[in-house]
Amino acid sequence: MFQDITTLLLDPKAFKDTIDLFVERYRDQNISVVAGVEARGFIFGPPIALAIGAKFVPMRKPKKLPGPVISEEYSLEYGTDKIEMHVGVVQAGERALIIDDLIATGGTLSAAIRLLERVEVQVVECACVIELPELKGRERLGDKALFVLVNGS
Ligand SMILES: O=P(O)(O)OC[C@H]1O[C@H](OP(=O)(O)OP(=O)(O)O)[C@H](O)[C@@H]1O
Ligand SMILES: Nc1ncnc2[nH]cnc12
Repeated sequence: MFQDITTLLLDPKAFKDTIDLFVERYRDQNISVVAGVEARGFIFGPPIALAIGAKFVPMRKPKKLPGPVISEEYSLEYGTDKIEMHVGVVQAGERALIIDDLIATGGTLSAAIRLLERVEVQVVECACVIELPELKGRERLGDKALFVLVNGS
């Protein structure tokens, strides 16, 4: 079944409660970067970043960002895709949270981890609203922890 977070956004209390759960978890962890994965990581990431006093860094699909980028490829069920991040927006040694709406196979989040680690940013954790555990996506995240709110099985 396709898991859709847009209904959550129609309920301001549920949406706020969702953001607050992430904010409570990450507010005192010295995180200076919230990296959001296009497209739906752009919905959850900015309010979390503002609340914890971190910058928001978009991780975009290819050829969307205007400046110089670094990119990482990841595998899909059929073929591959890429995500990109602007060069110079994060510094070595910064601590980052990666946020997306959903983890399925884990390919997208694993590419996001690689992008940040290539520039020596420490990925504290990945966070999603929904996990599809039967796809075992968290096994592709190596030693990185994954925090999720909902089992989407
Ligand atoms: O764990 P994975 O198997 O990598 O899948 C998860 C990703 O797939 C969906 O995005 P999608 O690729 O459909 O892109 P979109 O949000 O731009 O439509 C979802 O929002 C995650 O970003
Ligand atoms: N929103 C979604 N629901 C179910 N499977 C997915 N795989 C990637 N995105 C998905």
